[in-house]
Amino acid sequence: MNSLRSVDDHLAGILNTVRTLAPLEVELEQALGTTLAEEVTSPVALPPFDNSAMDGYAVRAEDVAAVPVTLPVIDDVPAGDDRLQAIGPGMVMRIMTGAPLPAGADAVIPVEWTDAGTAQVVVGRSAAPGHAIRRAGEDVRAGDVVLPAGTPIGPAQLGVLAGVGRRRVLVRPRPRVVIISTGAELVEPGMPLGPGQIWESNSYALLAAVREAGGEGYRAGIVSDDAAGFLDQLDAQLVRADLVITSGGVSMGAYEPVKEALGPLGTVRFDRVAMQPGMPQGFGVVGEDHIPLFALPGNPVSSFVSFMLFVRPALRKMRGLPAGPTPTVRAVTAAPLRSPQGKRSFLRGVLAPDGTVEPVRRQGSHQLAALASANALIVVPEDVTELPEGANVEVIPL
Ligand SMILES: Nc1nc2c(c(=O)[nH]1)N[C@H]1C(S)=C(S)[C@@H](COP(=O)(O)OP(=O)(O)OC[C@H]3O[C@@H](n4cnc5c(N)ncnc54)[C@H](O)[C@@H]3O)O[C@H]1N2
Ligand code: MOO
Repeated sequence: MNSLRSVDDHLAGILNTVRTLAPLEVELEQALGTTLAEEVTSPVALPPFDNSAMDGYAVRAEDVAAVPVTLPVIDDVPAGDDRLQAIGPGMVMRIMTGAPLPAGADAVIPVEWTDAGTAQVVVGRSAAPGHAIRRAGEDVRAGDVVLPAGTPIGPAQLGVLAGVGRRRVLVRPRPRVVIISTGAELVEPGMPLGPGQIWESNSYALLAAVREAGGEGYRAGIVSDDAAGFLDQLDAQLVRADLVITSGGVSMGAYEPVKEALGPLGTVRFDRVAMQPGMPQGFGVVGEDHIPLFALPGNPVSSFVSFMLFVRPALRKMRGLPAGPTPTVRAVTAAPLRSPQGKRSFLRGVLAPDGTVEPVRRQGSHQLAALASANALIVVPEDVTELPEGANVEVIPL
């Protein structure tokens, strides 16, 4: 019997091996979920010119100091107006939101404070200088950094990239992750089940987890319990993979295709990790490009928990984000817990808004429905075998 490797050692080995993906220039439409690999500055001030914050009338504040007052409307200034307009004393212009402020004006009177006149307007309320005016450079000055390198690009970041005029941007792309399920008993959902068969679920859960973790996932289908067939499929998939995840075929059975196929390569190491679930783990690199490969255990809860603990941090590193152990929050147990000696347990639990966490009743590594009813993993350290109700624990929110 070989000894157990610690969870921390296994993760450290992974993070030492996995490399951050090389930067790539992409169109803005492709940038969601990527990580910025350059510092983005604005070539111009934003707003680029003084403009109106409201639909109304551009005035000189001193002309509307005493109200009501009737003033001539000398022109309209729509948004996008490219004439360099100006008003003199005692005059106003009708102006729209976003339109350039005419020279000479120093305030905008919202249309609601007037009779909305077009040839002349009755202004019923005064405004201080600067009212309803958005000054040039108020958001960003020319040359300002709007996004530092390393920023994850979400909707707001995409907005500001477009807002400073960018079409293309240098990013760390979303890692492409190929998921291969192994097992002669597995059948595609939607197909009829024969004797001894179950529907294949790991690749669906893993694909979703990959997407949530910022990767692009591809299901490569099911490989039966055949090492040669597995290697063929792996070969065919490597061209489109930055990372490969397999599930199943890594424990002690007579048919363990992943272990059988990858063991002899010498670049993938198989360990028994001191955790529950997820004890049997394989990790290493494959192919000419040294693509990282995770050989996760087949039990559905085990593969899912293994993803959270090991694959997610690896994806963060590949994306150019700070990577380390999966973050936890503190909670208080709402029921007593048990955990095996010498293994770190990740019990499925329900974390409540009041900060308590209750383990779900079924904790087997095959009990997928119980996993689906949980929203957190309760972390029980290696040297703890029992915890009473009311104990402080760390949990990984799911
Ligand atoms: N003698 C021993 N037996 C087992 C040990 C051990 O140490 N000694 N470890 C157990 C633990 S812990 C785990 S976890 C599993 C890991 O086994 P494998 O990774 O080899 O996975 P399989 O045997 O292929 O499958 C295990 C289980 O999960 C089901 N499965 C597999 N793939 C899928 C899938 N894609 N979708 C849904 N369900 C799947 C499969 O039918 C099996 O029931 O080994 C224990 N045994
Ligand atoms: O370690 Mo296995 O992952 O418990 O079922």
